[in-house]
Amino acid sequence: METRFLGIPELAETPSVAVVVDVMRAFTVAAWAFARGAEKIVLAESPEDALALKARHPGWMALKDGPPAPGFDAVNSPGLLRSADLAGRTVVQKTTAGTVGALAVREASLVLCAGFVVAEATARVLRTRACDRVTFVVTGEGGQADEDLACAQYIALRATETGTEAAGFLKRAGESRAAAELADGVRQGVHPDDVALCLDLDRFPFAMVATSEDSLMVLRPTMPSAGPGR
Ligand SMILES: O=C(O)[C@H](CS(=O)(=O)O)OP(=O)(O)O
Ligand SMILES: [Mg+2]
Repeated sequence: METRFLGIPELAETPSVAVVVDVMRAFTVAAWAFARGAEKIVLAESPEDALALKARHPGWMALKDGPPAPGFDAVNSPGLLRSADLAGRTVVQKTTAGTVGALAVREASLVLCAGFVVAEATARVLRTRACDRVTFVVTGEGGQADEDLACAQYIALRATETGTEAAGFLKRAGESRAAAELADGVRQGVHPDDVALCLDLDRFPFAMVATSEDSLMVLRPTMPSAGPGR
C-alpha cells in the first residue's frame, strides 16, 4: 500500500482513498455519537450552516467545538457526549480541523474518518478493500499535529503489517500539544476524561465512512467485513 500523509493545506488534488484523522477530538466524538445511538452525522461547512441544517430538519441536533454556544446542543467532547442518549438522532457536526479535513476530500471515492478508537476497524476496511494508494489527512496544526500523524501512521502499518505495537504511537499522541491543551484547560468544552477517551485504542468495532447524500457529506458507522486479519 502506497501511503501519503498530508495536511489539509497540502491537498492539491482529490485522492482516491482518504483516511481523515482527527484524534482530538472530532472523530473520537463522532465514534461516541454512534456508540450512543446516532444514526448519522452531517459534516457542516460552518457554524451557520450547522444551525441552518438543524432549523430545516426538526429532530436534528447540532454540535460544535469550543464552549457551549446558543443554538448548539452539544460540544466536541467525548467525555461530555458519552452519557448522551442519541438513539436515532442525526447530529450536525462542525469543528476546527476534523470536519474541515473531511470536507476537503469529499470527492474521493472512499473517505474514512478515524481516530485511535476506530483504528483497527479502519485498517481492516483498507485491507479488505485492498486499497493500494491511500492518502492520510493529518487534520490538526496544518498537518503537524502529532496525535493525528501518530494515529495515521499506526493505521497505515496495521493495514499492511502484522504485529504492529500501538504503545509508541499512543505515547506520542498522549504527549502532543493537543493533549496538553486539553489537560491544561486551554481548549474549551472539555471533560477531564477527554484525553484518555481519545487514546482508548479500538474502543469501537466499527469504521466510519463519509459519503455524499443529497449534497451533504454524511458520516455513518460501518462494520468491516471479515477479510484478512492481522
Ligand atoms: O475540539 C477540538 O478539540 C478541536 C478544536 S480546538 O483545537 O480546540 O479549537 O477541534 P477538532 O476539529 O476536533 O480538532
Ligand atoms: Mg484535532
